[in-house]
Amino acid sequence: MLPQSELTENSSMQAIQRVLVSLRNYRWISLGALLSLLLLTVANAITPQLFRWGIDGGIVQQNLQIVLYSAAWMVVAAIARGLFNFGQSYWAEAASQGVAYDLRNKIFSKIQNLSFSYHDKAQTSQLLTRVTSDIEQIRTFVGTSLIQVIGAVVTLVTIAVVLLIMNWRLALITLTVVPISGWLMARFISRNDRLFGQIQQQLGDLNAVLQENLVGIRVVKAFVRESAERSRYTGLNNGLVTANMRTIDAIHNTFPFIFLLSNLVTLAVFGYGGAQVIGQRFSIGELVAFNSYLVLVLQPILLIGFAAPAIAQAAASAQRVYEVVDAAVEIRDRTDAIEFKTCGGRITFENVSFRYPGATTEALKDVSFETKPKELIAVLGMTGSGKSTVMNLIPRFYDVTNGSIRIDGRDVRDFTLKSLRAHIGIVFQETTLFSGTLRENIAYAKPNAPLAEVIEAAKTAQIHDFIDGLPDGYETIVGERGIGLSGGQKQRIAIARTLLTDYSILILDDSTSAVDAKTAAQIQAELDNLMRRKACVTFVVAQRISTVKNADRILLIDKGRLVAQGSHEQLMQTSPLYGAILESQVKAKENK
Ligand SMILES: Nc1ncnc2c1ncn2[C@@H]1O[C@H](COP(=O)(O)OP(=O)(O)OP(=O)(O)O)[C@@H](O)[C@H]1O
Repeated sequence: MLPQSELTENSSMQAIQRVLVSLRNYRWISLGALLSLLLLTVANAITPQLFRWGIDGGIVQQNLQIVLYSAAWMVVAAIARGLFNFGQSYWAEAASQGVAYDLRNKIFSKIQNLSFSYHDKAQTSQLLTRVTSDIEQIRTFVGTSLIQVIGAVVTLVTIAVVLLIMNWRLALITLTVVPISGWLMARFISRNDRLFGQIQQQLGDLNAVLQENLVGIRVVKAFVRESAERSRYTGLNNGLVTANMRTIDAIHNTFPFIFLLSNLVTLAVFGYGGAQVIGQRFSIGELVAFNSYLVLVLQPILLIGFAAPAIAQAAASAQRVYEVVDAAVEIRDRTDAIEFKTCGGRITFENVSFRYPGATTEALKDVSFETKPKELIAVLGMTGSGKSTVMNLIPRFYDVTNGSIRIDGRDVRDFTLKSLRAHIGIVFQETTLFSGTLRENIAYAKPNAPLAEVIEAAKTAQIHDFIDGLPDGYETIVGERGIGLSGGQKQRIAIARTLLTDYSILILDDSTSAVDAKTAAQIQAELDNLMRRKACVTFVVAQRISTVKNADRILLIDKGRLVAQGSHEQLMQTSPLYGAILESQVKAKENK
């Protein structure tokens, strides 16, 4: 097995290679950048020769015409340099925007496709950091560092050849700086690769605290934890600064050596070259040109040096981005998956056991039952008994660990996920609304639904009167998490949102928990009629026995097992647990 550091280095190098391969989509733009770069290098390389010509052929020979000619050509070279420089950075920037655009889209659609189990484990803020900061690092690499490094290498090679032709001894002295700096640079990158990955991780952690605080600011204030939260954030912020300072230290440990080397080489060229001029083996114009080239040798080395941390950082970022892009989608269509078209109403759980990924105990154990067409099934049990888990398995948010779930005799894993989920209307326990109008929220799955349909759904969910009473009615804007609405109002909008879909199996997961008992009973009465008409089977998960009394059948779940099933009356007689739950609820009511 590879040691961890080698593994990281290897995969971050592979990740950066993948970024380079992705430039294929922008090959003409990239070629434009490369061509501009080559022409820029040529214009750079010619300029010192013009100086040499102007000095040796013009100044030394006292020929004003040549001085003027060389000056004119220098102007042309300067204009060309400006143009090619602009072209190079413009095209490189354009390619980098393209790469970032593609990556953002790729990671976003991957996040959409990843299974519940991935999102259970992934920290939202870490994902956010990958989509924003990490992709920005990659973009900067493509737009700036990459072209700098290619430009530097091309310049180095070109200038090295020119120098060797001009004076090979002096050239060899000058070029010693290249391998030494190269070695220093490589050492710098390999030593600090992990540090850059760590910085991005720390940035993610910092964002996690920020995000938690933004979402939970009310809790923070209610528990007077502002200063504790502040010090938690400051602690992580300090950690980030310290890690960043460590990279700056690393840069400072490497770069002074390179500067020292470059100064020594300048001295050597001055001394040795000067002696050669005195000995008349080298003209003064050649020495001036040589000295100008020296800058062109040192500049690329320094550029590579400056680009190195950005490249190491981009490599770490690319690895983090591709980690998400490559994450396995656990729940996916089988190759021969079929469309789920109609529902006959027979849903079968056969010896279903389920363990959440990473959990040590089973959330469901050997659950078996079968529904009949048009049945209204209530699922009841103590908190944490596994009711939501039963519901999560029908739309395949998770796949069973053992046993099988069938709809009309067909395993749910045989259907395409899209068609299966499109036919299941589900109202979650926790309500999430999106930013936009109330109408847009209700018509979330059916954006083109006419207003009359939206109103009908809202009426069934007992929220129409409330919406109608608002100054902007259905066009009222709600915040990203529905700020400005009570928990019960949000739940009712979520119910309306589901009712508007083309569901044939309806799942209401504790969806009226925040609604008062009277309104819940009204919703239930309206729903009863609608459900019988539209749904082939309805599941209602509830804590309150009063809301499940009129169900055709009640499934009683306890510690992951289906312990009893039957009507309210049957269970009252046969199930001690049901009796106990009923008793506790009646008592609770009396105490009120
Ligand atoms: N994403 C998850 N990862 C790991 N374990 C989970 C996950 N979701 C639920 N569990 C565990 O599975 C068990 C059943 O949870 P479930 O949400 O199905 O209970 P529930 O009966 O719906 O509870 P409640 O009435 O409180 O909503 C619990 O012990 C819970 O801790």
